[in-house]
Amino acid sequence: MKFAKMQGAGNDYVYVNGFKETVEHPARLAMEISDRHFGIGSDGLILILPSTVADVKMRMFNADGSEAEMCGNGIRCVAKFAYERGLVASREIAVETGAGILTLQLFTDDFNRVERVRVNMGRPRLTRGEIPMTGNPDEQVVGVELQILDRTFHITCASMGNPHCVIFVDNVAEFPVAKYGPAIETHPLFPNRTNVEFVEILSRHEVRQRTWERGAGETLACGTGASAVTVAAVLGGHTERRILNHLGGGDLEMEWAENGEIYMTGPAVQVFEGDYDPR
Ligand SMILES: N[C@H](CCC[C@H](N)C(=O)O)C(=O)O
Repeated sequence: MKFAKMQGAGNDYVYVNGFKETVEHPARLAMEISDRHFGIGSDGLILILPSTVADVKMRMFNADGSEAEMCGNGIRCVAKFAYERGLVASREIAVETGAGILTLQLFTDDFNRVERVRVNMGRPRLTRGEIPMTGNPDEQVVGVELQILDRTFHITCASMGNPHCVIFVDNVAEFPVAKYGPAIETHPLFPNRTNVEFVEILSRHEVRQRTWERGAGETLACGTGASAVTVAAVLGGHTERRILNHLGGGDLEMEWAENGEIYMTGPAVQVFEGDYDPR
């Protein structure tokens, strides 16, 4: 099976061209190839597939084999993959995802290679866990107090098609993400589990984020997470609507525009291509 290894701000996935390859058991393959010793090594698997409603369709599987509705760093690399392999011809494309059809703008270098991508991530779904609040998209998110292990956390839940809960902390570099992340990921409030973002406010225009991802553990970056962080930071009065988010593997430019849509701009990099023999 041919694959491309790509990363967006250090969030790395194995990408397979579903126009040419058939993957019978993607969940099992995701677990196999994500292993950083016995496999290729990645945060998961992303399939680029034909679509009847958009230019291409994306399916994303975490390292534990669970399928997610959307992947922000992944969709930027899907755009690069599709453009550079001629699956799409335009620098403005639409991608079918589990979170809906999203539109992307591709920015290329002098050799027509995609370097950065701007994604309209859509509108946040403001919820408490998986329980939609009133369904009123303009409803202010009231943070939820959760007792986790030995601490009480004030969390803000904002879904981007996939579930996120955002927690503001004083010193994110020192925060014990591996202790509290899994306990929140599997909290009963989240029947489908959740991604967890720990965020330090650096100024009204900058934040620093670490992420415990559902199905993958701590990753170097999370694009849907950065979108949820932008919503929580604005609603909490911590930042302006345009912020620079510093993540472990790189920076993402975020904006929760006045029209309610969230825009994320960031890098898309191909690391290598290869052949893999599924077990
Ligand atoms: N672990 C996530 C999917 C990957 C999201 C992340 N890598 C991103 O860039 O948005 C979930 O289960 O919802």
